[in-house]
Amino acid sequence: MAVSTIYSTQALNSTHFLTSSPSSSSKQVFFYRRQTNRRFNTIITCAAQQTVVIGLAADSGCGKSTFMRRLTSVFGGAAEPPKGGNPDSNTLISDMTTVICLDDYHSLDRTGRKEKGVTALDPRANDFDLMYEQVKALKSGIAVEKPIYNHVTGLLDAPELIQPPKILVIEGLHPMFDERVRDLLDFSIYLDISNEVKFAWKIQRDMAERGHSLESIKASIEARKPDFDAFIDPQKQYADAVIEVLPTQLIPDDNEGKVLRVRLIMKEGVKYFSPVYLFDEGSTISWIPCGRKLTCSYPGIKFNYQPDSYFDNEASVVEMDGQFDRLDELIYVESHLSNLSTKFYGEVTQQMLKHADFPGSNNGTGLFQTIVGLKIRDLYEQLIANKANAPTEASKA
Ligand SMILES: Nc1ncnc2c1ncn2[C@@H]1O[C@H](COP(=O)(O)OP(=O)(O)OP(=O)(O)O)[C@@H](O)[C@H]1O
Ligand SMILES: O=C(CO)[C@H](O)[C@H](O)COP(=O)(O)O
Repeated sequence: MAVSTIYSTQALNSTHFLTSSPSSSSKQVFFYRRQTNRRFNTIITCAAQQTVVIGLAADSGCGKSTFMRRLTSVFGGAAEPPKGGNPDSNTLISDMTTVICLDDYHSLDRTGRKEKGVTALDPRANDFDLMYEQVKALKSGIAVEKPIYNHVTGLLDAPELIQPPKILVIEGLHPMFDERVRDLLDFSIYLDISNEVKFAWKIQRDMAERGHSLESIKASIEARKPDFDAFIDPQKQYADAVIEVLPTQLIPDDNEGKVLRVRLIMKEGVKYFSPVYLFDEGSTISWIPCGRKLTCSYPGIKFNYQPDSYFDNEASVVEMDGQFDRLDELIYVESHLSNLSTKFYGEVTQQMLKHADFPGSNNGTGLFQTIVGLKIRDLYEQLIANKANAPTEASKA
């Protein structure tokens, strides 16, 4: 192909350059990796639309996929991998949402990481320039050919075409790591799972479902920890909402990790997002709902709500410790929470009942993931309405 104009944009740097083909009527644009000169992805201009971009950060095995299933369900329709594409694609597409996994921006495959002695959490194993270019393109209504990291083979597969959706969710290890990508996010969430709980979940999944030994699970957690602390955990300071998962305080010295204390930390002052509250906005409330209207077996359920600060930002925190015995009774709790952005009375309970088999449905992880899903729907609707009402350049003149 004859390479024509080399565009110089601020976004382009030494690792990539962008060209366009003059012969092409469809205005195709290509990204190349400078080191290899390999055409990496094609961008095709298409109908202008604004995509709302949501970032979800967490370590591996911390409930991102479960959260995504709850979120896409709030928007209706099931999320499926791209039809007829790579069976090992990490992408999930529904009518309204496309979820892309940022593992697809690993620049080093499994062997490459081993040779260089870096983990997948290390920024050197990831291509943030390409991540930025592609999220920016999708946000402005341009389709991209995104690489695929194959978790089965550990190799980088041929790219897949991603059309700009109404809502793009970028989930993975680093959605808020790179300032340029962070600035593209309309809303960001961090799943902050404490080490004790992460360990319990890993054992449950990797031992029971994947046949790994206890020693190998411990070793893998230890090996990732320095890079997790250096590159993943600090991203929580940028999140608009954090779901923090801790061991219960209702059972003294609990080390089973089955009963959880979950905190929903919501930053104040985020555009189109007003935090949920319990009883009375801005007060400090401690509430034990167990009794005539909510069945609770040992160790019971306790809610807390209070204004707080989080990394120098004002925040509101709703906390739930314990677990529900009967999900249908959740309506009692729902009726005491305000600013839920539901479309009808009982919508939170309905969503929770619909996915009663998902991990965390009987505790604060499921409840708060569902609530954040509803808040994202509300944020999307406000953003779109605001855009529709905004005066056009012509009408302003
Ligand atoms: N809320 C929860 N309560 C209990 N266990 C959970 C919860 N969320 C996740 N888990 C456990 O953690 C495992 C991983 O969950 P999930 O697949 O949603 O995480 P992930 O972050 O997408 O993982 P990965 O990045 O490794 O694919 C589940 O199989 C389950 O065992
Ligand atoms: O932290 C991770 C994100 O999910 C994975 O460990 C990383 O993507 C590497 O994957 P694999 O272990 O399949 O090579």
